[in-house]
Amino acid sequence: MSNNGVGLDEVSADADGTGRARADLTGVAAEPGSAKPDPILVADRVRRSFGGLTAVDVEHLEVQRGTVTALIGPNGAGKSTLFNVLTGFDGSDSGSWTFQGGRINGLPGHQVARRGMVRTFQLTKALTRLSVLENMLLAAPGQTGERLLGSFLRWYWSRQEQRNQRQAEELLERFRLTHMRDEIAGSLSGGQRKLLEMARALMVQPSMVMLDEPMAGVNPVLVESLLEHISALRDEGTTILFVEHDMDVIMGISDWIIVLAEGRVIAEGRPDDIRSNQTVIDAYLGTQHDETTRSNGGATGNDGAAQGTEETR
Ligand SMILES: Nc1ncnc2c1ncn2[C@@H]1O[C@H](COP(=O)(O)OP(=O)(O)OP(=O)(O)O)[C@@H](O)[C@H]1O
Repeated sequence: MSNNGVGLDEVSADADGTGRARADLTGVAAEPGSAKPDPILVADRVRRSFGGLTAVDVEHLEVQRGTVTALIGPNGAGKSTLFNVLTGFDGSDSGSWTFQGGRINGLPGHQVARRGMVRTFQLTKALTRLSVLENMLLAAPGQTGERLLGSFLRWYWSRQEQRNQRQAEELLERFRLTHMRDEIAGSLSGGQRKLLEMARALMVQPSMVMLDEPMAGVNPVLVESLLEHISALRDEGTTILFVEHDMDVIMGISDWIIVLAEGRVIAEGRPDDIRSNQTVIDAYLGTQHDETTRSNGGATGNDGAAQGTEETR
């Protein structure tokens, strides 16, 4: 792991007076691949291609523990592919990555989750037919009870089931979904589904949660609620890495932003660094330019550029 001179002493332990270490990114260089004082996730030379297209080509990436870190970039930049690869839901051509110091490349998704790095998923059709509570219980760790034999193990399993049930109820309470507990998940609104997806991920008590477009299709009231949940999780010590397109959300909640374009990390920094980063503006403008060119049948207008600039604000 590289280090650009930022020491652990710059992580302000107990910054909020709660005894929890809160990451202070002061002094971390706003540049691609920059070293963090206490990275929870470190990735090196991660490549994933589809035929002749290189979707991800990340040289070095570190995510600081205890932060809300956004992974942003124009359409097709490789954000979802990188998420899938790092969480073990897609293979890579090459690369290695560690989570909390342990190598996790090559591990399947459920083993990555067991180590404390979980991602949210959109509810599948099958899950939408189950109740909200059943969805929570299915996401619980150690779903092996049926296979266990012997009275001690059966006793142990039933204790575990009670714990899971209690935890599910607590999380539903926290996400204000208790009143929907016995409804089928398919009857939830778009925003409530996002809350349930987040609550399900928390059933394994992860150290890091990865959210893929958590605000997509969510009404403004629930966006506020989701943002509060994300901040609260971070304040409790959970690391959040999220992909999002809404710039107001990104700039408002992120401690750190990593920008991908054409599979590579082209910039990193605090929201203020990214807002004014010419490489980032150019990357968004480039996409806008391509789209404008396509829709105009080749003619490029100034509007596209103006919109592109707007998008980066
Ligand atoms: N399974 C696949 N087969 C072929 N190409 C793929 C596959 N998955 C992704 N790609 C391509 O890889 C590139 C990166 O896609 P990816 O979905 O990771 O980008 P993204 O940044 O998440 O985009 P968006 O913001 O639009 O969701 C795109 O060119 C996409 O078309």
